[in-house]
Amino acid sequence: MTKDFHPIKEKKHKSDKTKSAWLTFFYVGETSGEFSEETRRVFIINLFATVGALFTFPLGISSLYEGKVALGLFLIFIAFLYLMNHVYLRYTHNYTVSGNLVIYPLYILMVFLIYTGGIHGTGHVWIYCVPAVALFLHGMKRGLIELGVFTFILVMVMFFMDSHFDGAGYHSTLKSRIIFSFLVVVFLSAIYEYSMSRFNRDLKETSAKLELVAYTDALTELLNRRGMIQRLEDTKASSCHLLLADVDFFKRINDEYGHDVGDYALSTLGHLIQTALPEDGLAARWGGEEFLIAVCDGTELDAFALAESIRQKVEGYEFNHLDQKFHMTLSFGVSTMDERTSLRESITLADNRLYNAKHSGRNQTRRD
Ligand SMILES: Nc1nc2c(ncn2[C@@H]2O[C@H](COP(=O)(O)OP(=O)(O)OP(=O)(O)O)[C@@H](O)[C@H]2O)c(=O)[nH]1
Repeated sequence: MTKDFHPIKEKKHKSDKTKSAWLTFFYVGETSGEFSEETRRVFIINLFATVGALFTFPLGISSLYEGKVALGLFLIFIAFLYLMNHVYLRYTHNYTVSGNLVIYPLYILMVFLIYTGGIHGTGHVWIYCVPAVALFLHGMKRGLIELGVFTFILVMVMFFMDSHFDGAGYHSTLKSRIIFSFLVVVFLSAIYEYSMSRFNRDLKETSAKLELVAYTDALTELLNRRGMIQRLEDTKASSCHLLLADVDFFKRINDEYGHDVGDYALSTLGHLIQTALPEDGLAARWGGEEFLIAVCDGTELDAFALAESIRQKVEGYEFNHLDQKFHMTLSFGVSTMDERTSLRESITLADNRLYNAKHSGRNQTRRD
């Protein structure tokens, strides 16, 4: 049988591959995982450095042709520095140092261009790229302080030093217009940076809330099944004991007292379980009236003892809601997840043992 061939799928797969190759370059290897703050910073700093290198290198060569040796060598040096920055980021992911390696050479280059005029007195046209880079790399407070110092240096160089402006035949108003227009760009970039950082903060808060909702059971406030699976999959412990508990004859509670009392019983049960756990224990509502408890490391005997203590605690507890008083019992199946038994296998084992507990008369813990 021949393999199916879908030209559209094939094309999409190809474009995904190309996309991931160039993204890998800019993410400096960080293609997997989520789009974290670190990844975003590494990505953008790398883009800044790449754009910087792509502009400074040809401009450096052209400056050498124009006979501006110092400027040409300076630009080529910065292109080389930005290229090295990519290598540095790739191996360290230290975006703080890397960001400094982008912005400080940029400040120096701009002062140099303002002082010398660059090619044919056009050096000042480049200063407008500084505010966005400074504010992104160093944030509002530090970015604005640096830009204030930078503006002060520009004023000193333009108005109080023997810069190229004086001999270039420009109109006298040009210098003040450059400073004013630069301040306008600083102001606009600051507004943009402020709105972006607020947006990012709100987004982080919302996603933290959504994550909490996605991994929590609303009735008992314990983890839900998805939350428990994620925590167990992420655990660094070499072994975890799973205690699967099921309420005995819970249907009778609903039938006798009503669904609201049944809900109260489940949420109280969640609280009883949670307060009986050791510090690093986890509890989840696994299904309707089923709870899964996980305790990592420790011995199987400790896990069995914990199941028994919870079972006895629930057995001795008097549930009391809307003038209805009643007792409930739990049956437990206990298993261990370790390097020999996967999470899925150990849940099946705990489930089988819970089944054995139910069929041996309920209100008991089984580990076989
Ligand atoms: N009030 C309430 N009842 C629930 C909830 N989720 C599941 N149930 C009830 O839990 C009961 C489970 O019944 P069964 O699976 O027959 O088990 P059981 O009566 O506990 O009997 P055994 O497990 O065999 O001891 C059903 O009546 C479900 O409606 C819930 O969120 N609230």
